[in-house]
Amino acid sequence: MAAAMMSVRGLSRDFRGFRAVDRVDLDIARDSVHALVGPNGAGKTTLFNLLTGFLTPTAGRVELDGRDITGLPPERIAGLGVARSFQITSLFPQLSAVEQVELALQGHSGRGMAFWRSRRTMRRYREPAMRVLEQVGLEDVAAVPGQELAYGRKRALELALALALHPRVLLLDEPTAGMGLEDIDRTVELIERVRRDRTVVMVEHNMSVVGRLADRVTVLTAGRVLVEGGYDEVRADPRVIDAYLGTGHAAR
Ligand SMILES: Nc1ncnc2c1ncn2[C@@H]1O[C@H](COP(=O)(O)OP(=O)(O)OP(=O)(O)O)[C@@H](O)[C@H]1O
Repeated sequence: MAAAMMSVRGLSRDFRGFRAVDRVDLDIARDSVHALVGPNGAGKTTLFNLLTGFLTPTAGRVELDGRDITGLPPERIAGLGVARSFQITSLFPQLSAVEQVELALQGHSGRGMAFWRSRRTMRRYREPAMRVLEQVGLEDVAAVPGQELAYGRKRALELALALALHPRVLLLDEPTAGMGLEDIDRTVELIERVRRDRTVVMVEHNMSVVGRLADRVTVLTAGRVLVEGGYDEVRADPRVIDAYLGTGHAAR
């Protein structure tokens, strides 16, 4: 396998004696879409938080492009090119879509989120912000306040805010959660578009979305890697079927 963009060895995280992530080994290939799936409570979100520095591991190691990033704070990991989409449009609901992207760009430029910057300074970010909005198909609603956008478009704006950081690795937490079929299709197309020259890691419950997008799928159960492989291979694996049905045969 080509050198991994992110790799994880023996990664564990305990919460007061409860092991939520248990000695996980994982290689995320460069420029791939890698899906993390598994039943509720499997440890997917905890693993995401470990990859992005929002949690520190109890044991193990995380590497980004060969560099040890274990224990670095989230802003340092973000600065190294790992961006995560958050539901953050609600932070500044009254700001327009383009203003929100301008703020994200400004934050990334090292000037901090200085809201008092003059309009002239902010104008410098207008064009690049519009280009980011075009990437996610929101250019027609650039002037609309975030709070007035429809649900699917709010989620697209969240993606735009992550893309403004020009990440090498984009982490998406349930990108199609709560969406109807039309928005799901639009989101899948969007991820297809933004994945070019970029590594994408996503937690996703919708298996048809995983099948359409993922090059590689890791199935977690009870904090451990149960199976890893291509989508068809993983889907047909009896251990995965057992894990989802909860029959417990996988353990035997
Ligand atoms: N801060 C915490 N303190 C205590 N236990 C936690 C904490 N965060 C997660 N856990 C536990 O760790 C386990 C894994 O949780 P996690 O949220 O990572 O699972 P998940 O696979 O993302 O689940 P879901 O699909 O429901 O989001 C769960 O049993 C959860 O209760």
